[in-house]
Amino acid sequence: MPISRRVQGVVVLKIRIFALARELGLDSKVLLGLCDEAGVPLRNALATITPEEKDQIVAFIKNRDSKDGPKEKTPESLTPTRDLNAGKVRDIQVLPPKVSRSVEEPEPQPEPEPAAAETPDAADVAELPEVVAAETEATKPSEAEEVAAEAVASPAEAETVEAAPVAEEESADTDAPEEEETPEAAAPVAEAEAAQPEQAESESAPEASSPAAKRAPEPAPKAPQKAASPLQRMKSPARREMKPIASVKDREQAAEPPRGKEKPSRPLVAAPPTYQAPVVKAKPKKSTEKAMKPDISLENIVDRSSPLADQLRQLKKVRAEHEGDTRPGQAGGKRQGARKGSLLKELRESREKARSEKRIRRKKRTSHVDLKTSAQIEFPITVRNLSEAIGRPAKSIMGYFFQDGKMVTINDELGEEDALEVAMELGVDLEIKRGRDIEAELLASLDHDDDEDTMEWRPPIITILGHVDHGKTTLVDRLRSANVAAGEAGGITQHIAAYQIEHDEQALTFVDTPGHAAFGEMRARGANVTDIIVLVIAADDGVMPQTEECISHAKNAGVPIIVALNKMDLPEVDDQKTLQQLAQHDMLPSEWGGEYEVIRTSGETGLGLDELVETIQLTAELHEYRANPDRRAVGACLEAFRDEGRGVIAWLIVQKGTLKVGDDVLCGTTYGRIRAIYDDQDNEISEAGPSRPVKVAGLNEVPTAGVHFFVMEDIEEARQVAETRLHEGRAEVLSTRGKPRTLEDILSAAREGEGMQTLPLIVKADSPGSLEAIRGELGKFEHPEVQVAIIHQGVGGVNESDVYLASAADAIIIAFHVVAEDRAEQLAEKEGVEIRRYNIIYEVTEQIRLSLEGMLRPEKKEVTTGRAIVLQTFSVSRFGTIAGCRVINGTISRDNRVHVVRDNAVLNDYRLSSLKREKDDVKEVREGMECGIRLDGFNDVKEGDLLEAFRIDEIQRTLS
Ligand SMILES: Nc1nc2c(ncn2[C@@H]2O[C@H](COP(=O)(O)OP(=O)(O)OP(=O)(O)O)[C@@H](O)[C@H]2O)c(=O)[nH]1
Repeated sequence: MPISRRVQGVVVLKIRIFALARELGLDSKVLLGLCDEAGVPLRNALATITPEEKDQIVAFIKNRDSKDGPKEKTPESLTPTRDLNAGKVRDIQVLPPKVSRSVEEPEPQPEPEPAAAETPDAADVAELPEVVAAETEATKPSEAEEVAAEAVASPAEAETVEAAPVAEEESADTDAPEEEETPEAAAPVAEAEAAQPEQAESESAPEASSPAAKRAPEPAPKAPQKAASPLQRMKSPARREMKPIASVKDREQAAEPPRGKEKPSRPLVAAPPTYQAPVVKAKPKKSTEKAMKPDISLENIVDRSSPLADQLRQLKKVRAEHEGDTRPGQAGGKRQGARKGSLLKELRESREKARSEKRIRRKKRTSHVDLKTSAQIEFPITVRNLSEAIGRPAKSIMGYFFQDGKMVTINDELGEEDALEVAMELGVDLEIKRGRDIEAELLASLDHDDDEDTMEWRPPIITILGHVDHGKTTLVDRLRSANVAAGEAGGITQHIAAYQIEHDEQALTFVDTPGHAAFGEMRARGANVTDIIVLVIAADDGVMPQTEECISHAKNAGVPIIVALNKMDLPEVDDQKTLQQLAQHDMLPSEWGGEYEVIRTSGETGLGLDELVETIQLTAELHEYRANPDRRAVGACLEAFRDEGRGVIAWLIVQKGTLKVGDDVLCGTTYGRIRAIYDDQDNEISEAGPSRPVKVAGLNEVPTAGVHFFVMEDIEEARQVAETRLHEGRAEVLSTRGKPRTLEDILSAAREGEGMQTLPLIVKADSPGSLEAIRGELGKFEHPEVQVAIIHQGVGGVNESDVYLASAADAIIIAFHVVAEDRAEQLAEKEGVEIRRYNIIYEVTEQIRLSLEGMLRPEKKEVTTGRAIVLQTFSVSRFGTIAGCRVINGTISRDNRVHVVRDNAVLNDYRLSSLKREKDDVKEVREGMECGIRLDGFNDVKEGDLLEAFRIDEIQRTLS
């Protein structure tokens, strides 16, 4: 770097030796030596010299070289390209390893060969003094080797040999005469190549063989063709690049050693390589034809209302939007980019939202949830319904039953008890809500007592019972001043009939039955419409078998009985004999001190009828028969038939309320809207109050005699109930609901009952003696809690009356040495009445004894099964306190109860809510094992408490 010094107002540039050495291509030390020889002694390479001194040194070197002989160089060759005296010394140019292509190349190629790009800069090469290169090669073979090694190591650079001749040839053409004047310049190079064959392909030889190029007077105008860009220069390593100027042919020729001082011919320059553009495979043009689409798309196939169709529509919409934004064009491209970004954003947001929802769901699943402790459920109860109602998994319910050896599926129906039990096991207090039970409501309407304020007097309903032809119908005819009996076929009553009479401005309702069986039938069906029974006994016949049955029915009905001792107009009747017979049947006449009024009557003459009516009225007054007329009517169907002109006619008797035309009526399994109402005289009336017998028209079918009728909310409700009954094959639920029929039913009911329990029996035997023997044996059973009640006994087979009576009285029938009539047997099966047949009295008494013992409530006794000590307690918020125990003796079962013993005092006893081993529910834990026990209703269990498990055994008692 030149520095300046001001001398006498003139700026004198100082030149440093190392800069001059670099400029001359000499080593600084060599130059120092030369400086000494030239008379300019210097200390070191940092020393400076003046331009004059420089000129002196350069002149010395020139003269010295001239003296050396053929290697003398022209002063021009040592002259810097710029005037050093101008005060500015140019740095030695450092060639970049790679040079950009000339702008004058024929055609810019898309991807030029790397070798072409490595073409050395001709201008830089031209600026290099040839002598410097020669000196360098001659004095520093090691550097030449190094450069050669780099050339070999870098094939790309080596290939510059082929590219360089382009500039060389041009230079050679221009400067050919000068080139011939300096042929010796190639000799050292040739020698160097001969000495080091491996460097033959390096740049050194060609560079040395092209001095003309470097001495070109005006190389600059041509240099730009190969000029490297400033950037490339900056990136270039500070390394001297030797310019290749020989082609392969030159090198081949140069391989032959030069001979003597032959005039060198014009340097052979290889023809420039013909650039061959790389074959670029033509990219297949995109077909402009649209792809074939199927004629039928998924959208056309799927159901438009299906979820899949919705998905497809949304997908189509998104695609349409996307395609709309991806149309060609800059604006479209921007829109596409924006839309793409928007879609990505939406996608990210939707994914984040989905993840968030998933987290929330997971959190909900895993977070603590307060389980239900109470729940309600309606019938039908299935495992699934129960699971949903109590908020417990269905598998827990199924698991509970599985432990009991019962396999249930999720759709299986559970009984009420099972549902309550499993719910309790799972810690839920289950309440079973029953849907509207219309039948129960109807039953309640029959039994319901209306408010006293609404109650009004009503006529008594009197039922006439008695043996056939004892004059019942004649009696009623006489009372109502009609002659019904004359109109009956054969004089025998075929149907129940009801009439109302007026006596002393008071109405009386009489029900005439074709026999006591019909009465029993009505009672068996629950239609207990009778207030007072008039037992008609013909004085000339006295008490007959059917009379006895009527007495049993009458007594069992529990209503007042008035005896009409009829046909007293007949001569030679013995009324005392009849009174005595009555007394024998536990019907002691009032005139004998008993409670039964016996009125002597004659249907033929009217004897005693007033007294009979007065007695009935007096009895009615004593019992105060009342009813609420202002309510929907209920009552009983006494009889029904199909009338040719009026259709279905039902003979009804109103018990409560008022029946009106237009009412919607349910009667057994029939229903209908009341079209017309007729009184007992067949007069059409609009309504009928309590105790009034009427005939009605309007029912859809002929109802069964003896069933109840109800006025319903509407015809639809009546229809539904009627059809339900018909579907379930029952005439009327009310008559049989909850009534025990078999002996087991009776015994079970008796065990659950309170106070004295009675076993009702009907005994039919082959003879009065047998009856007496059986009665005597059964009378021996005496116990403060149970007793036998023979509600009817008789000689002969079991008949329908017996079955009806047994049905009405919840009794069983003992048939001793007799059988049941066919119709009775069928009826018994239909009514569910049990008929037990015996041939030995001992068997009868033994059976009755066992039955009575079965009615006794069993004795209950606690039996201790095991004990467990509480080792530790755990409090769980959901369940309460769990006692960690060890069974110290016996076993503890899941169905045990336990006494909690603390400090030798029994606190109380509790059932087990759960019994677990580890985490598993178990049915039993044996001695020495540890378990977890949770007590139902007791959370105050403490460490050290003793849990004494026990079961309750029931011990059957005996009459003795
Ligand atoms: N002498 C006399 N005969 C009577 C009397 N009452 C009824 N009779 C006659 O007894 C017969 C039977 O009379 P009903 O009134 O049909 O007798 P019932 O009990 O109704 O007969 P069923 O309808 O078959 O149960 C008829 O021939 C009557 O004339 C009476 O008080 N005195």
